[in-house]
Amino acid sequence: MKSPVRVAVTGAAGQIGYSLLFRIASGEMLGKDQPVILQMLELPMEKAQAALKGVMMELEDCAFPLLAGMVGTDDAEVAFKDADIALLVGARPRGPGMERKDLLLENAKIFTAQGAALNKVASRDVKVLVVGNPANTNAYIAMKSAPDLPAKNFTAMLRLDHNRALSQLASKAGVPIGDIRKLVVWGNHSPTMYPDYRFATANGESLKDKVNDADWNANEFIPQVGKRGAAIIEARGLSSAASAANAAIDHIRDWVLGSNGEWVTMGVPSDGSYGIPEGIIYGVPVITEGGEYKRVEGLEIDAFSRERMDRTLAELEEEREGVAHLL
Ligand SMILES: NC(=O)C1=CN([C@@H]2O[C@H](COP(=O)(O)OP(=O)(O)OC[C@H]3O[C@@H](n4cnc5c(N)ncnc54)[C@H](O)[C@@H]3O)[C@@H](O)[C@H]2O)C=CC1
Ligand SMILES: O=C([O-])CC(=O)C(=O)O
Repeated sequence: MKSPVRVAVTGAAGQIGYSLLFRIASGEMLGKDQPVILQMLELPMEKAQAALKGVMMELEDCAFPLLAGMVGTDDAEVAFKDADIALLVGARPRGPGMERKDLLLENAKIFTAQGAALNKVASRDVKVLVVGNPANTNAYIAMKSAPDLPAKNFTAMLRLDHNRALSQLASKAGVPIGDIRKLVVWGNHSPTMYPDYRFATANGESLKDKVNDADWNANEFIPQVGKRGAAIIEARGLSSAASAANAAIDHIRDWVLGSNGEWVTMGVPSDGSYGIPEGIIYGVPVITEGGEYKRVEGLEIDAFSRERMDRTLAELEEEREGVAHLL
């Protein structure tokens, strides 16, 4: 039997938490042979703590053989103690009519405090995934607030965007989702993101050649993927939760267990490649192996793509400026 992995989840009693924790405990994230200890953080408020208690009761009632322990707390240093993986979900979500920028300052404070707590008590190898919006900038804040941890350990979730793009492209091209390779979503998890299918293939066939529809790309595919979060909020009255939890599982599973040579999108601190200034957390194509991600390098960036990539970068730089006084 493997020794248990400590997985911290913040916002554990929220809607994403409710879709996420049970799947982690059942082995869908780290494997059916990997015991886990769930370390769950919620706000120090009676209602949030009571809801967390209820979630923990339900986890208990599932009798998951892989669930080797549980901690529920309102103290980040307890939740992050020796954490191997930290899923930073807890933040205020967007409501109808709100843009991500509206959340920036409100949620920024959470991530300075949680970055500092990770810095103090988490495993030195902790893999951090920020889900709470604005996810890229929150990941940047957490990374800057944790100077003793390697910057590469901090990532933001663009996997939901990647998965959304996969579905849209499969449907347009008339190919099974599982056959699609080499798709990427560049940049910020916001409507400026750039889903890029120029390199995508299905069974070796170029999907750009197969679809051959620049108008669809510019006026349907890119905006639909970018605004999908808002469309879900409009339809549900609540932001995406099950699909977000699913993407978080995909992101961590691939990071830990490998992507078998396939591209996946992760928001990672830039190394300066592709004209993205170092340190900015930007969605890029990566291949994961042995618990590490490696950027796909040397892709050609044409004029259309450059313009899109610069636009989403400009937004990230603006967000970074907006929180500079907190760091
Ligand atoms: N990156 C992505 O693709 C996506 C990101 N999101 C974001 O994920 C976040 C969570 O969404 P939901 O679960 O739907 O929201 P929710 O409101 O249902 O749950 C959030 C939970 O976090 C808790 N919380 C708030 N501040 C906290 C703190 N400082 N420490 C610990 N817990 C805290 C709240 O009490 C609440 O239970 C939001 O910011 C949302 O915008 C949502 C979907 C996709
Ligand atoms: O749009 C939102 O606020 C929630 C989210 O990040 C998404 O669904 O992509």
